[in-house]
Formats: sequence, structure tokens, C-alpha cells
Amino acid sequence: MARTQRHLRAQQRVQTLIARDQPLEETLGAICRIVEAQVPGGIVSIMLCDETRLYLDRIYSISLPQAYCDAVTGTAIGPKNGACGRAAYIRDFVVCADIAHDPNWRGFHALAAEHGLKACWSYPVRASNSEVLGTFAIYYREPGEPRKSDRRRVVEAAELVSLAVERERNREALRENEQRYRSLFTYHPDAVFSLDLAGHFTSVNAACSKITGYAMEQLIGSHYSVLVLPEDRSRIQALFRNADPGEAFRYSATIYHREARAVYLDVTNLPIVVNGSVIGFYGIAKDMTEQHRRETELRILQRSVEASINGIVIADARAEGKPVIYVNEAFERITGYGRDEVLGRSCSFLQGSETDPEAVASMGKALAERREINVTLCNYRKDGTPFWNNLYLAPVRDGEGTVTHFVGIQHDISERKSYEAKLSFHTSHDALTGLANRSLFEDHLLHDVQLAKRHGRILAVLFVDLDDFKPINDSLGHEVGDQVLIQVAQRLADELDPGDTLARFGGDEFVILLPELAREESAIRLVERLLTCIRRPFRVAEHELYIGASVGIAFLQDELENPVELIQQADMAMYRAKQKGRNAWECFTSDINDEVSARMALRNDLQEAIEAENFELHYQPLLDAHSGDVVGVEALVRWKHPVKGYLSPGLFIPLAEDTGQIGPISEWVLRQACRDMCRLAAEGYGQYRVSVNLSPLQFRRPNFLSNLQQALLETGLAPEYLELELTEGILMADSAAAVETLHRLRDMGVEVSIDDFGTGFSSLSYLKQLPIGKIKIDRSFVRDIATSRHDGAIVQGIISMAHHLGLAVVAEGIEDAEQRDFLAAHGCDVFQGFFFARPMPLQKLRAYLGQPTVTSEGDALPASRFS
Ligand SMILES: Nc1nc2c(ncn2[C@@H]2O[C@H](COP(=O)(O)O[C@H]3[C@@H](O)[C@H](n4cnc5c(=O)[nH]c(N)nc54)O[C@@H]3COP(=O)(O)O)[C@@H](O)[C@H]2O)c(=O)[nH]1
Repeated sequence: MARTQRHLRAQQRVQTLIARDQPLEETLGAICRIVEAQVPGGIVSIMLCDETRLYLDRIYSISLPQAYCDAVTGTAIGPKNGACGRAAYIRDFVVCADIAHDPNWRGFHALAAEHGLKACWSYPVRASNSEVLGTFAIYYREPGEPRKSDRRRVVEAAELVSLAVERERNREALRENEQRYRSLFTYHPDAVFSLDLAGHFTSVNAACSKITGYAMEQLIGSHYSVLVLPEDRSRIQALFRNADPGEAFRYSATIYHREARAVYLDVTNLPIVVNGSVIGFYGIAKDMTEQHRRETELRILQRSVEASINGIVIADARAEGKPVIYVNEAFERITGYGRDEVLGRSCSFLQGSETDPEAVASMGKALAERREINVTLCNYRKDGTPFWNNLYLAPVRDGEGTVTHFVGIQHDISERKSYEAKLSFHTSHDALTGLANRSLFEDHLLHDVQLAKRHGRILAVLFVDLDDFKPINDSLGHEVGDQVLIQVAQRLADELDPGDTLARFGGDEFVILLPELAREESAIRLVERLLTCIRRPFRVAEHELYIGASVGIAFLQDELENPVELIQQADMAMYRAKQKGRNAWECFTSDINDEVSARMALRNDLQEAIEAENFELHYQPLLDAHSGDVVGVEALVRWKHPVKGYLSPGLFIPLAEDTGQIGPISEWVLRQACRDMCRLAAEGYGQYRVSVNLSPLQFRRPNFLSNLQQALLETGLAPEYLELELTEGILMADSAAAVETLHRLRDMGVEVSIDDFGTGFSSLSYLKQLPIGKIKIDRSFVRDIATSRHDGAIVQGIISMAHHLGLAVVAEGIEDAEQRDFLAAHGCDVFQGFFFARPMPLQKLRAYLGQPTVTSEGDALPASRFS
């Protein structure tokens, strides 16, 4: 009984050691001690299997000699390998009553004998799953058989060993599991954490710290929501609230990094279930910030590509034929092809008959060489219309540098191209007539002169200047003038050969290049034809208009160095033709050159005269036809040329009108005339009205009226003592504006008369509508008034009708008494002419007007010339 109790107590001790997870070695040592205490003379050994279950590689014993233990450690499990090797092998009790004679101990006899071991009883240690874990054995130093109780003791001890070893193995497995789990947690690159049910962090790994910027100790215990963006909090709280027990849930969240930057997370939470209850949540949060940035960037890029106004096309560089894999909306708009019609096709379908093969080849070369290129080529829309495509092609490379795609950016530059074409047309053509302009004409001239010289051809340049075109422009307006020019251009073009060049140099000047004439007479015959065709009437709206032309001809001479000189020569010849009268032509000769040079010199001299104010005014009196009183004077400008003396305005006014120099001359005349009249009055010669000739240019200036007013103010002449002489042409051009100006003059008190009446297009009925007071019959009618019944009748008619309209009539150019008497007899109001007085300088006018006479009121009396 006492032995049984001792046995039980011994077992309890061992079990306590096992339960307390004491080290296995300690527990097995205890088992050895307990059993040896129970079996006098018995020496206990416990052997355990290796992982392969083929060897007994560990031995625990408190009494066996160490040398023996070392020798048997590693014994293979086998039927003839001693008591333990065999017991593990046959999985049953093995009794070796006499080791020395036991055949299963062959190989171990000497060892056993050496250590005095004579008997051994061994039993396999088996796990709960029957797996052999090792052996439990008792050695004796005398041969002997076990009793039943001995066998039971060995089996019980083996079970205790099994318990201890299994417990140790479980402990090991648990430790390993724990380490595995720890590794997963610790080394996971994503943030792994656990939360309690209230949402506080209970554990965090290093990645949590890295992603949030907070130390692990700071995170543990804090609530997850302090990290989450306020706008995300309620959504995430709801997810936790509504999570199905036992189900994982996933969401995206944005948190604040400690450095106040947003971190985008992809979070998965899963419940921690212990004993069937959820006690918290595990979380795995993947940092998506970089991916989010890339996605945002990609989205923006994608939208930019979609919304680009340029067509964008992407082709697969690795597939045969480089098929299109993407086109944007602009591509569809520009080409007219829908996306579905394009995808999978090679972009070459946009090319057509007008596509430049060189551009296509250079594009193909760039694609083959995998490099970018910018080409402009003609592509075709779906409806067949061509468009200019400025295409930029660039390769797209992958991470290894392999070209995977080509991106093409199309820019439809059709509008720019057409604008450029127009621009280039305008730089080389006249906008009104569409003819070549001077620059293009000169290009042709240089080229044709070269050929003519090389092949000994006859080449001529014709300079055509229209006669009588200016009055049309002035009197009927520019629109009518433009139409005439267009028709002239057409008529000239109709007469020319295809190889000839017709150009307009501006105004009414046309220039023709005849590069290949059979003989010089051919040019002259052509000129005759041109003059004839220009003489034919021009019809513009309700007008039937007649003009002529003057043509200068210049032939290419061997000695000519600069081809452009031919134009100048033809121009000079034209000038000479003009002097011959209307519808004439003239060939260039060297004397013409001299004449033009003289004109150029005169122009330069005139400019100097303007700057030095080298002019003088002469005054020609105007006499009352009845009383002979001087009723006014006409101011006539003279140029005091330093070499040539006084020059008549007939010599320089037309030149000044051509060159625009008339402007400053007119300004000077107006002011000087006003000043002189004031001076005469101040000197007591009387206050006379002065007539000043007005040039069309001066009248049309926008600031004409204000300048006039300024001149009157500056000089102090009262407006009623100023009369402006206008030609009919001035009034006819842009008549509405001209009439308006006349009204303003009348409002100012300035008198207006029509000069050279009878030579223009106007009729008396037209003049009736104008606020004018006087007409001046042209000198040409007065000249033959007494001898030509025709002129006499015209003058008579003019006077009669003018009086009916309430207009005074002045006759100019009266040179003899006959003319005077005729005009007096027919009621002419005012006389002017050499018969009475020639134009004279102011000093002579003083003498002509006689001694200054001053009335009691201080006014001078008018001088009478008839008494
Ligand atoms: N825009 C301006 N034109 C001006 C100005 N000064 C003169 N002119 C114009 O120049 C043309 C020639 O003028 P001029 O040589 O001075 O001749 C004038 C008279 O001398 C001449 N005249 C006068 N009486 C007779 C005569 O009996 N016989 C005859 N053969 N000639 C005579 O007529 C000219 C005046 O003509 P008009 O102006 O039509 O009254 C001439 O057209 C001038 O208008 C100027 O400052 N600005």
C-alpha cells in the first residue's frame, strides 16, 4: 500500500513537472530517478528519435556511463539493433535477459560487457497518435527476466516520458507558431495592427509607425480615429458598426501623417475571435499614396489627352503594321473617322494621292529607328477632303527601354496653310486685280532677262499709265475707279500670251513683260492693240466711261546691267508719251533719260524750296465788269528758284501734286495770302477778298477745315475776305463729303468758287445744289470767244444759266478788248486777265491799287480801273 502511494506520488511529481512546463531534460531526469528508486539495481535510459524517425539520437540517463551513452547515441532503429533499436522498430516490449548471448546485440556485446551491462528491457515511447517517439529502457548488471510488475512499471514510465515529450513538442510547436505569427506581424511591409472593440490600438507593427510617422508606443492605446481625416471618420465608424460578426471588411481611408501630409490607405479589418466572441479587430493597411498619386496623375493625363484640341493617336509599336490602339475625340473630329473605324488599322489609311512621299519616307525611317519626328503632310478626312497635318510622332519606351508604342499628336494646320498661301499670294500679287505685283514682276524680269541674254531673244517691258483715270476716281469715287482698273487688267490680260507677265504697280500703272518677241515691231503692234482695247468704253453701274493710256516701251539692250532699269526706262518713255497727248506710246531713248533726270532734280529742288519757304505770291486783280472796281485778287504762287529765277506754278504744281509736295506748299500759300491781305488793309490799300487755289489733296485732308480756321485766326483775316477756288473734280469725288465741307465753309463765311468751269463733268444743275457763290469760266473758252461761234455760245449759255441759278460769273484769261466787250455784253460779272493786269508781286499790287485812301471810318475805298 505504502509502495503504491509512493508510486502515485512519484507519478504526480512528474506530472507536476510536465504541467509546469519544466525543461524536458529535467523532467526526463526526474523520471529516471523515480524509476531507479523503484527498481533496485536498475539503470534507466530514455532514448528519443530524431526528426526522420530512423535513429535514436538523444539519450537521457542519470546512471549509465557517459561513454556508453555516447556510443549508443545515434543507434539506428532496426530489428537487430540492441534492445532499444529493436523496441522502436517492432513497437513492442523487448526483453534481453542476457545481453552477452542475445543475437540482436551483435555489435554491442563488447560495449555492454565493457560497462558491465548484462540485461536490458526496453519499451517504445509512443505518442497519442501512436507515432514512436523513442524508447524507455532499464539495464541490469546481472542477466534476468522482468516480472509482470516490472513490465507494468516500464510501460507506465514510457507513458510518462511520452507525456513529457509530447508536451515539450506541443510547446515547441506553439513557440514556433508564435514566432511565425510574430514574423508575419513584425515584418509585414503593410501596417498591421490590432484594435480593441473600442477602437484603440492594442498592437502595431513597425510599418504602422513608418506610415503614420508616430512611434509604436505613441500609437498603442490611442484611438484609430485620431489619425483619420475628419471627413472619413463617420464613414469608417459606420463600417465598424455594421460589420458582420466574423466577416472581414475593406475600405479606403485617408489619414494624416505626423508631418501633416495625407496618406492614402487601403485598409482591411478582420475580427479577432476568441472562444466564439469578437474581442477586437486586426487591421492591415496598405499605403496607396504613391499609387493614388500615380492614379491621379494618370487621370489628369488621360483627361488632358481626351480633351486635347490636337488629335492624339497611339499605335502599338510591336504589332505588325503598328495598329492604332487609341484615338482621342479631336482625332475623330479632325479626320471624320469614328474610333471604331480606326482601332486596329495602320494610320497610313489617312494618306492619299497628294501626300508627299518624301514626308512619308522620313516618317517611316524615324519609326524604324525608334526616334521622334515632326512632319507636315497632307492627310485625307473620311469624306475625302485633304487637310494639312503637322504630325509629331514620339516613341514610348517601357522600363527596359523597349519601344512599345508610338504616340502621334496631330495639329490640323490647314487654316494656317491656306492663310500662308493667301499671304504669299498677297506678297506677290495686287489685291485689287489679282495681277502680279512689282516684286513678282521683278522676279520674272530677272529670270526672263537672263534667258533672253543667253538665247539672244528680244525682250521688252511696257509701262502702261491710264489717261484721264484720275478725274474718274476723283469725280465718281474709288469704287467706280476700282471697277475700271479691274476691267483694264482683264482687257490687257486678254491681249497677252501665256508666257508674258502682266503686273499692276499701283494706281493706274500696269507693267507688261514680253520675254520672247519675234521682232521689235511685234511689241509696237501689241501696244497699238492695247491702246485700242483701252479706248473702248468701260461700263460701271450706270456710267459709261472713256479713258486712254500712255505706253512706254523699253527693249532689252546688250549693255543693260540691271534688269530693273528696264522698268525705269519704260516708265520714262511712258512719261514722254503722256506729254505727247492721250493714247500715245513712246520707245525709250537716251534723251528721255535726260528729261526724267531733270524732273528728278526739280523734285529735289522743290523739296529744298519747301524747307526754305522759297516761294512768293503774285496777285492778279479781279475787276467788277460794270464799275471796273477791283473786287478782289487771285493769289498765284511763284517759286524763287536759286538758279532758274521765278518759276511758274504750271511747271511745278503738277509735279508737287504727283509727289505730295503740294501739301506744305498749299499751307504756305493760304497763310501768306491771308497775311498779305491783312497787311494791305492795315496799310490803307483797302480790304480785298483774296482767291486761293485749292489742291484736291488739301481739300480732302481730314483736318482741312480746322487748319483753315487756324490760318484765319493766326493771320487775323475775316473769313468773308477769303475765297477758295475749287475745280469741279474735287467736288465730284466723294460728293457727299465734299458738299458737307462746302456747307461748313459757308457757315464759316468763306466764299467758294468753281475754277476752270466747263472742263469737268459737272453740270450747272448739279452746281445748283452746292453752297457756292461763283463760277469761273475756263480760259480756253474765253480765248476764242470772239472768233469761235461755238465757244461764244458756250460762254453765253454758262453766263445765262449761272445767273438763273443766282451764281456770279468770273471770266479769266481776258487778253483783249473784244473778249472783254463780248463778256460785258453777255452780262459777265467779274473780269480777270492780262488785258487788265498780269499777276504781280505784293509791292507792285500796292502801286496798282494806288495811294492808300482812308475814309473817315478808316476803311479804304476800292480802286476803279475803268474810269
Ligand atoms: N493749287 C494751286 N495752284 C496754283 C497756285 N498758284 C497757281 N496755281 C495754278 O497754277 C496754274 C498756273 O498758274 P499761273 O501760271 O499763275 O497762271 C495764272 C495766271 O497767270 C493765268 N492768267 C491770268 N490771266 C491770263 C490771261 O489773260 N492769259 C493767260 N494766258 N493766262 C492768264 O491763269 C492762271 C490762273 O488760273 P486760275 O487758277 O484757273 O484762275 C493755274 O492753274 C493756277 O490755278 C497755288 O497757290 N495753288
